[in-house]
Amino acid sequence: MPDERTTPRGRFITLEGGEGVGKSTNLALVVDHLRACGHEVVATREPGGTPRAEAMRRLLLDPDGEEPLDQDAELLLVFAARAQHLARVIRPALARGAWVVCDRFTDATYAYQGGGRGIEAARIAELEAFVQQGLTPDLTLLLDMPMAAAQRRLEGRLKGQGGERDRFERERGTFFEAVRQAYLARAEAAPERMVVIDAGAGLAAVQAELLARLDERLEAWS
Ligand SMILES: Nc1ncnc2c1ncn2[C@@H]1O[C@H](COP(=O)(O)OP(=O)(O)OP(=O)(O)O)[C@@H](O)[C@H]1O
Ligand SMILES: Cc1cn([C@H]2C[C@H](O)[C@@H](COP(=O)(O)O)O2)c(=O)[nH]c1=O
Repeated sequence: MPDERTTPRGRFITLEGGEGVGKSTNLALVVDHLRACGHEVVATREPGGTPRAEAMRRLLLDPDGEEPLDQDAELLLVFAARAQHLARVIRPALARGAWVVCDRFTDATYAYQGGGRGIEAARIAELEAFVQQGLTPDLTLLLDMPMAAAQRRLEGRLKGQGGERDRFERERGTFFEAVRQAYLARAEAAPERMVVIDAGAGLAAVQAELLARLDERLEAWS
């Protein structure tokens, strides 16, 4: 294992936003762009990213049957999956100098479990400190658009896949609006790290803006 004190670590970039805003679509673009710049890139996602963390993802996303998932259990599962992901994938990649691009990370916890479920931010912050030990993304690209339009996109994708809605996708509009507002509040509080992208435009325009903002950051880091 490389020595974290002497090896320059790679960069950690996250994509965030509500359901259907285009995170998966744009993650591929970011990864291709960074690879074209010559970086080793690890593309991953949360919850998940390792076999055990993916098993925890299934527990989180499986629709509630006879036994609804308690919201504190949900929060702890999110952080259990994150601890596994950090230990097995994210920290080793960063330590060897690779760049990590992750579809969702802890901002999602503040947005979904904090904004959506109403869990106090201070409680989330305690778990964040315990699990992450100070590791936070270098850059977060927040894809933002009105909730109703994102829901229409999501419906289009679900129809195409013949897919059922997962446990979060079954939530009500008020939940998603609270998630969106919590994301925007976090972006306002951390403007250096979080860049808000207007995800409501056509794909070409969204991708042009995203690459322009990413290139600004790459320039600043070089
Ligand atoms: N800018 C855009 N304009 C129109 N359609 C788009 C745009 N970006 C993505 N889409 C389409 O919207 C749907 C949702 O996109 P995508 O799956 O990338 O979103 P997501 O944020 O990853 O969703 P989820 O939160 O459910 O994982 C897909 O069918 C995708 O092709
Ligand atoms: C990291 C994280 C995720 N979630 C929720 C948000 C989404 O509904 C699902 C993940 O599925 P997607 O394919 O990325 O849309 O998990 C959460 O509630 N809290 C978190 O910290």
